[in-house]
Amino acid sequence: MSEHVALLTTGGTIASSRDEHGVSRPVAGAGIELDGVRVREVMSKDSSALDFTDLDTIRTATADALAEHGCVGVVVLHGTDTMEESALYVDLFHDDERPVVFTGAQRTSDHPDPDGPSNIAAAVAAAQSERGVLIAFGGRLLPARGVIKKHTTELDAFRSAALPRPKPLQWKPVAGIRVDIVALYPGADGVQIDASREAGASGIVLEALGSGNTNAGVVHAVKEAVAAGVHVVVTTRVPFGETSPTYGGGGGGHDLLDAGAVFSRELRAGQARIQLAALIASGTTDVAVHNSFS
Ligand SMILES: NC(=O)C[C@H](N)C(=O)O
Repeated sequence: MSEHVALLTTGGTIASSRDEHGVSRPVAGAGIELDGVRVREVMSKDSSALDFTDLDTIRTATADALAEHGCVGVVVLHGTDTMEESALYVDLFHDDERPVVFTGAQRTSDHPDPDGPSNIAAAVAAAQSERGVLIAFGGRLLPARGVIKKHTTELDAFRSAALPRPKPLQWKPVAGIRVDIVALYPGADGVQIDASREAGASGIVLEALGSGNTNAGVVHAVKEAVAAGVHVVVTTRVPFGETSPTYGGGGGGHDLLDAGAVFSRELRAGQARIQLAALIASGTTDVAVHNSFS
């Protein structure tokens, strides 16, 4: 085939149908046949079951597709639950004029009024005309960096903080690296941070409160983790706005900074985890981690 869009299927609701009990499961192949589109099945998984090995597979498949003669752009069909992770993972290394466009669906392919077909049409059009790594979904075209799934069922499911892209990294696989997310709340202690460190995490992402705050016990655990060589990145459970290390008092963001944590600024926990894992895989220094998030 000469000029074409490569369409990679990975599973998700867009490639799922419901059984007699109404349970949705990905089925092999998405059954898509479109002129000028070359379809390749990469995997068939619900995106909430993807691991770092799968992310490496998806990234390699997009690079291979772009290397094919005549490929003008790539579409990745993907589950919505972790589309923000996979799209950012591809974006971190993307250094190509041609676009990679992720899309998916909120409704299964056998739904009487599915949203998959219109999302695919928008993604294929974007793959023929746009640049960068994007998410085409529910009538929006959003840059991958800064995107979050903001609604469990609405067809217009994503928003993006539209953040500037850092310089692309050299790809190194993240399979085998452990980066955990620890959610914080009033009364949280350091137990999960200690457990994560003991389980061999090279990085921990804190989903902190407000602009990036917690309490003195958590700060103490962070200090110990950093001293043991673990990279700690602070995000927030608040959906929009920047984190900032402005509060003191023993458990504030400023105390987390003093304990050696790095502030993610706009990236939320899911994407901050992916960026931290990619940086760790590339054998980065503390300073590079800091610069990459600031
Ligand atoms: N709408 C979806 O695609 C959700 C599905 N659980 C997935 O992420 O694979």
